[in-house]
Amino acid sequence: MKYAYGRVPLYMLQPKAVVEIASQTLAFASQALGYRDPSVVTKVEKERQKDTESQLPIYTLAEVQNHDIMSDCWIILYDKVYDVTDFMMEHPGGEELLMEHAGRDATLSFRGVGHSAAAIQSLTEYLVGILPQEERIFSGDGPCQWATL
Ligand code: HEM
Repeated sequence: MKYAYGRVPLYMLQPKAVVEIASQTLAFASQALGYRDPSVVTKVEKERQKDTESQLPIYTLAEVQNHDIMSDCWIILYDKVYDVTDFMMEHPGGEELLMEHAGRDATLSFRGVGHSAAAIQSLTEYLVGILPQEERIFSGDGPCQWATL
């Protein structure tokens, strides 16, 4: 970010310059806090490809990685993408465990804990998408099948 008025005291600036500084600061802060312009998201979402079989929106591993903070947390389980942001504080295993896997694949940990059938069923509430075919490892022809886990 460029501070054009960096060395000039605030009281000496024209109101226009003060407004410019304020808007620069606001833009920087919102970027740092991970705010994304909803109109941009909507446009991208409209163009997003859907999986032909499940009709779920396709998200790549790289895209899921962007959702790795408490207020925007996605995890991957069995090649599907889950937005667990709203579930974070309700998770019986604690929010730290979900945050440890934020933006990443949590399948082995999820399975290792031995979640109940009810927990597995509740996943559908948080489902937002699926990995592209070439990044899937559990479904289809991927190297890991349920039976080998
Ligand atoms: C969307 C994903 C998840 C959902 C919906 C979920 C749901 C649940 C539910 C309902 C329970 C209560 C016990 C049961 O019914 O099995 C539970 C417990 C637990 N979960 Fe998860 N979980 C998720 C992800 C994870 C992940 C990624 C981990 C990582 C290790 C994890 C670790 C645990 C642990 C350790 C417990 C046991 C807590 C205890 O009994 O004290 N969970 N989870």
